[in-house]
Amino acid sequence: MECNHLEHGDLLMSGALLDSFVDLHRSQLELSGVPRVFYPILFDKLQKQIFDAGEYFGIIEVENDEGETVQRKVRVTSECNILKDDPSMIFLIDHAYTYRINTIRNELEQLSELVERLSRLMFISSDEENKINAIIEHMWKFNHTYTLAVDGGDAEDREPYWYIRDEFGSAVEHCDQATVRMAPFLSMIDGQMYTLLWLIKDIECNGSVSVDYVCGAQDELIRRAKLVPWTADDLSDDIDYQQTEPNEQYFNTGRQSEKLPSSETYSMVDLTKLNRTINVLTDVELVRDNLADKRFQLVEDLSHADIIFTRKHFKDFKNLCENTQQFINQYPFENIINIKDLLAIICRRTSSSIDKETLQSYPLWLPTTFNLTYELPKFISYFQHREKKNLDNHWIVKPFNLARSIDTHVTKNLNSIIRLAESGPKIVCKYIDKPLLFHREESGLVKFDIRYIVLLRSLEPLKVYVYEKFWLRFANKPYSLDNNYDDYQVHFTVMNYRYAQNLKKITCEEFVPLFDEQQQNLKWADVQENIFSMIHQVFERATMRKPPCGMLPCHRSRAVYAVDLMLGQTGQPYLLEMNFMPDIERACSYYPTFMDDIFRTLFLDESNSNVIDISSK
Ligand SMILES: Nc1ncnc2c1ncn2[C@@H]1O[C@H](COP(=O)(O)OP(=O)(O)OP(=O)(O)O)[C@@H](O)[C@H]1O
Repeated sequence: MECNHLEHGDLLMSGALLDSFVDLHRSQLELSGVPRVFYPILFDKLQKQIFDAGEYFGIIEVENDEGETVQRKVRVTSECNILKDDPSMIFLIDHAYTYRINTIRNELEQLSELVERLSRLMFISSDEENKINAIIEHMWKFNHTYTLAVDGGDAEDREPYWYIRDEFGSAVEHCDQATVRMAPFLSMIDGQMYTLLWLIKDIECNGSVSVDYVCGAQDELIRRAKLVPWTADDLSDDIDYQQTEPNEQYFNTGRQSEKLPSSETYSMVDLTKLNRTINVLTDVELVRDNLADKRFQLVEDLSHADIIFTRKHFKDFKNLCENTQQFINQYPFENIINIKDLLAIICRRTSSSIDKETLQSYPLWLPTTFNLTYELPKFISYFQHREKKNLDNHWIVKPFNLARSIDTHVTKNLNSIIRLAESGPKIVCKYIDKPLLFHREESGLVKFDIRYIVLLRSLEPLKVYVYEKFWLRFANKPYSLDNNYDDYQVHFTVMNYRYAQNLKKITCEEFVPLFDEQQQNLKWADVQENIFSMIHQVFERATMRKPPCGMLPCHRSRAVYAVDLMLGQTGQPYLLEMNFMPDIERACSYYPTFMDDIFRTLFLDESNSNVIDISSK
């Protein structure tokens, strides 16, 4: 029998229309690797909304002994072989559901028909008590992700979308030697997302339609790790979870390198000996408005500046040190403390191994952290070892360098951790499952985090100070691990962007007596000592290796960082992150001398009662 696959391809469309379709979608088509031969039919099918996969393929259902469907597969049902060179062998697949991780529960609670559909699609048995929980657990075997590139707009717009293909698309099984490829596609014709499926091999009648679920992963071990959501493979015997420090190249990846002075012989400058007012050039409004000490004055011209205090990342330390007498509010290679994955690496220096018996990692103050791009097999092995020892396995998955808790998720589902890495580079940190809680009058015992402003005057010798006043951020709802992990107001303490109406504001002066009263076995003064010792250790470790693996002790650098931390039930501090150019608006409004205190400490080396020297902690 002769098969005519070109029946949609009357191809009478004007070449010009096709050209503009291809122009509009070129980057998507090329990035997904859709062969050109399919472009005309794809255009035709999108325009006419032709969903004709059913003419060539059929779904077969696999049942268990109880007659329940436990798997679906797709087979070729047309009477003749279908050929990869046939230009019509590209198909549109609809999406059953598109969502963001943090809104899925609320949405499903409103959409009972969708819950039923997804339950059938994911083989969730009819007697499963809470179908929404089951969907949220099982969806990691079915969902896929994309992020829309947005210019401007809110940072929250960068939160990725996840979607579940329709019954047909979801039934295509995995195979290392796949016969088709699939990719998401945003059609500009109607603004809709589709999945495209196209042949990469000829398939005979009854042949299997299969796709590589981890397409793009070449390395055998990485493939094995990424396939765990579907294979439930145990890596714990084969993969050593001990972490080793990556090489220099890792530290250089994805960063613009700074230009450094060629030797340390550039001139030292002492601003206290200038015998004139010190000129400050700044693009930071708060510095302009709050620097009141008359020994400093603002200037607009770079050539007149003694101090450059800028929000922008500064790169040319060579010129600064060799050709000027100026200071800058940044250190070369400070990205190693400001980017979350690098911070974890440098903090592990001197205490790199995980105890085999207890699985405790060191230093104690760093939540165990793995990079999900480079250390996925190690992480899976570690997770599985913890599981076997019945140790707590709650984790928090975070993007390396987005703030405001965007695309950050708390989970104990290994599959979700593995798959979350697909929506952008991420680390996974051990979730502090037993945090110290604060009694918030109107809500009960809530989680909180603490922010200290750290002033780094010099790395060699280490001269580091902490602003005596610190800042607190509280969760809105009482803490519980039985709660849904997607309840932001329970597990997160960053409330000034979302749910801000409940924001708890309390100064450190009010907090300390309340802390001592609430924590019978702890004293704030002792806890604070441990925090200072932790901060001190971070800087020690940050200079143990030379750039690009360490910060450079530049004499013309001074810096202000914000250290975010939490406390465990025992009072143990845990480092969360260190920010460059932190938001100091609250500091300036609560403490009018804040900006002067900072400038005096950093640039005049004056001791100051609002600033604590932790150089020798
Ligand atoms: N290991 C952890 N255990 C428990 N909770 C955590 C952990 N890490 C982060 N969190 C919670 O998530 C919040 C955000 O984490 P983190 O500060 O690392 O991310 P961010 O998005 O960079 O936030 P920020 O707005 O502070 O820049 C913390 O304030 C804390 O409430």
